[in-house]
Amino acid sequence: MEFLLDFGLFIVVAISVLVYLAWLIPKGTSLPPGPPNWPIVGSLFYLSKSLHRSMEELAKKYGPIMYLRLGYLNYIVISNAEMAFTVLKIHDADFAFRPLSIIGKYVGFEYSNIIFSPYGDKWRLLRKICATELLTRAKLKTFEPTHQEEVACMFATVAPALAEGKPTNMRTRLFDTSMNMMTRLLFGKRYFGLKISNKKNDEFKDTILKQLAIIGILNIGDFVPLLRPFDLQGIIRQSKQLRLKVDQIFDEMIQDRLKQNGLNDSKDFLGAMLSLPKTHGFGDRLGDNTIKAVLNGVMQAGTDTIAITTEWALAELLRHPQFAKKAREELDDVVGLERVVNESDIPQLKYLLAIVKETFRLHPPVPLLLPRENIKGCEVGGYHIPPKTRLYVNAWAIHRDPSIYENPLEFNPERFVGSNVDLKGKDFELLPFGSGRRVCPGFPFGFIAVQLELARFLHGFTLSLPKGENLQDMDMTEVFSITAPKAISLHVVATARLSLHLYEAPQFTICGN
Ligand code: HEM
Repeated sequence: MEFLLDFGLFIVVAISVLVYLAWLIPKGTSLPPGPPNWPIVGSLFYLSKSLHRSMEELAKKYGPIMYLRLGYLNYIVISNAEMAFTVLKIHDADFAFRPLSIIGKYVGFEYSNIIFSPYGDKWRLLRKICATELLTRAKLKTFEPTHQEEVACMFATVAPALAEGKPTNMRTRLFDTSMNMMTRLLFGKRYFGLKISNKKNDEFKDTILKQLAIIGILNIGDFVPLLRPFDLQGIIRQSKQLRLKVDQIFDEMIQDRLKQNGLNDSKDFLGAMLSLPKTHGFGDRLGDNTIKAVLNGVMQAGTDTIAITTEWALAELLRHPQFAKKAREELDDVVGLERVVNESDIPQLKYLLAIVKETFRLHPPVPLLLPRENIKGCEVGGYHIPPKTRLYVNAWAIHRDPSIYENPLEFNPERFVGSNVDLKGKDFELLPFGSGRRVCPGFPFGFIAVQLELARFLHGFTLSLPKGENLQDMDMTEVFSITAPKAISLHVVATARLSLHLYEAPQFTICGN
């Protein structure tokens, strides 16, 4: 009897949930086409872990603007350049919001992090701080020697393996280099590399990596709010733990800086933020939570994107030595063999530029850009888009569109030789940095970093695979977790092309070797 009562109650609750969800599904509107929509889960079963690939497949059937329902959330997915222009240019202001999320709440310091911040005054202020204190042309120019020093440090760490003919794990080297570049830009200090690695620094790196992993997970609690309290994937628990760690790491940095320098040191970004005048209604200075959120957000956004792209470029060039050969010829022509490549050489390296564009095309590090949201309903491409619809722009699919790119699955930098298509977000067939109001503000930094690292490697080394591995079997698949790194990290054996003294870091101690 008791069992029957429980069962009856279960049926009543289940029916109520279904009716509630059916009521939430927009009616009487012309939504874009999309896959079937099942009760509670919506179209969830049509998606795989490789969200970008499954959305690309679905778009082949349902078209360049596609509607998906996941739980109680509406999504549209854009999969060609024309529709990307429509949403990111014509409807830029409509879709300038970011959806609220658990990770944005906790590790985004209640959405104070630029990446997660809703469109509005706070976001405008955060972008302004970045534009005036972090990523100005003048600051990046001053940062040039530091940038070069870091790449030289990477060389110095590869050098011992080079002498012994041992394979080097490029993922680790590139990631540590990106981390150091970002930490030097933000805090004027390097944290990663041989001998300077310690438990605390490793925890810092681990915290950034864990945040990146968790940002990419589709949270069932976001789709079905009734399930949120159960935290089935442990996302709330992990986000809270990460927030504690992030708080601890950045609190310590802020306190150390305040003790050392007072508020007037503005050499690096932390110093600049601590010294910002009493404007913007933030009291004596910017609140600690805002500072921590900005620092954490820039670390999240700037670190693995650069490393992922350089790793993909090196992997493709190993598989296509004819393009590597051409790039080296250009480098030898422009730079010679008596010195290393510097940032000032980059504008002359046109073939290298074509390789970098082709890498961003075939392996966009953020394949779906970052999700956006509209607050008010709008019409896009003749369809009604309800308010609070989440937007994914599938750069991955756009970059592989056969109507734009011949043999789109082939890595072929020649397609960009002499091409004016750029990456700043005005050419909608190539969008690795996004476009519109929420375009990546780190573009100048990220773009030059990838070019410089790649140029140094091509110029400095001949690369081959470790013994026993062959190019035909090389795994070129990616894993998706907001960013899309190579699934298996690249290990290479490097052989020197230049005199050995050029592989020593200029100030050896700074590398912590
Ligand atoms: C290869 C390097 C990089 C790539 C491919 C990349 C890509 C992206 C993409 C696709 C977005 C989302 C744009 C959109 O929603 O339309 C983004 C946002 C962002 N990126 Fe980057 N990024 C890179 C490097 C950097 C660097 C070095 C920094 C900082 C120094 C940075 C800071 C940011 C920030 C703060 C946002 C959020 C902007 C906002 O929401 O207003 N990124 N990035």
